[in-house]
Amino acid sequence: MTHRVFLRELKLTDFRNYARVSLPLDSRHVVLTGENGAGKTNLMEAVSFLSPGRGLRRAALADVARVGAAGGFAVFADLEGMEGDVEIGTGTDGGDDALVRRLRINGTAAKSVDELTDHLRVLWLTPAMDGLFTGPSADRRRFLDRLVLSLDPAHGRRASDFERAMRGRNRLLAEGRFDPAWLGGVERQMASLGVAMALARQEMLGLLTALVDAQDLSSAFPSASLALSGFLDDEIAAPAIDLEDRYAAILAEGRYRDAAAGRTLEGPHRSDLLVRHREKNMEAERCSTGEQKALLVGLVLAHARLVANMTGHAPILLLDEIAAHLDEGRRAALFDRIDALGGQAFMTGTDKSMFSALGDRARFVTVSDGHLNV
Ligand SMILES: Nc1ncnc2c1ncn2[C@@H]1O[C@H](COP(=O)(O)OP(=O)(O)OP(=O)(O)O)[C@@H](O)[C@H]1O
Repeated sequence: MTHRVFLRELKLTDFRNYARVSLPLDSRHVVLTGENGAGKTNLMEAVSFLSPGRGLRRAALADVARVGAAGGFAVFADLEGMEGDVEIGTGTDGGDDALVRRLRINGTAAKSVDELTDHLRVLWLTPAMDGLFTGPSADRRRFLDRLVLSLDPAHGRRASDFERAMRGRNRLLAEGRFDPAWLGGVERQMASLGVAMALARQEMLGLLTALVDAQDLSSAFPSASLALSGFLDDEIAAPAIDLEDRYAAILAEGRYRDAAAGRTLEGPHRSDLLVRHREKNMEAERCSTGEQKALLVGLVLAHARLVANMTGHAPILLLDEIAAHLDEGRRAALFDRIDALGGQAFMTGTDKSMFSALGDRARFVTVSDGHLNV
């Protein structure tokens, strides 16, 4: 590990319920406390905009600008990044450009939001993810894809290209255009992209599993066994070219069935992430609420460790309402684990005493109605 990546200053303009605030920081963790609706999650969301994508709320950009503000919003951060000092500014302009996210790195317009990953990685865990194991498989796919994306920025492009090709195939089938040459071409494209997606997901699970294997299993956070199901399950270890042929054949055989269903029934868009509580040998969805939370925290921490190992720098962690479901022992264990990671973590809660075990390892900030009290 070369040096700690941390935010030195964060400035927000017309971001959610903040008109204009500036938060000076140092390399310590940051604990944000305040009443419900004060703006704690909003501040974390602002930090999440220092990574590619739609941030931790997956919000539409138009919803982010402060209600009543004339223009767009801005998030500005001065940080000790992976390549040293860097200034990042992102946000939207008002009017017709309210839906375009702008990004400047050291004052120069960036070509792509992916450039952010040269400077920092941001990972988060929010209460919206609490139902991950019991909710729809689409949420687990998105979760897994986000893990993949954090180490392999090309994964996003693969997934969107696959979606586009699949929509093309669905359209051809809906219009009854069973021209084998045309359909075959689209299906070949889907096969190559779809198999690449499945292999990237599989690789991420392999890396995480190796990490979990190497960890202390007596830790406060249970280890998970992870598996993918629903797409090329038994065949996935075969060479990629064979998998592509197999998937292309599945698609060709399924044309009439898929035309009747109105969608493509087999593919990486149908796979699911299966999570089991290792020690209990039980499906995560059958575990208690607290156990599920602990499993999820364990997964996010393992992922953070993986990112730290692969990039040489610990990611910035955003842990929203993290203390809520954890008992005192687990909270203390969590603080020790994030310390051991060696990065900066932002944590929120309504009750400051939940974080007292952090002592002077953290900077405590009180949030009240869009104002910050450091
Ligand atoms: N675009 C916006 N403009 C102005 N205010 C907004 C905007 N979007 C959200 N808000 C306000 O921000 C507040 C919510 O802030 P936030 O979610 O950060 O609260 P919190 O401190 O995390 O609260 P809780 O403890 O309830 O989770 C709400 O009062 C909401 O109405």
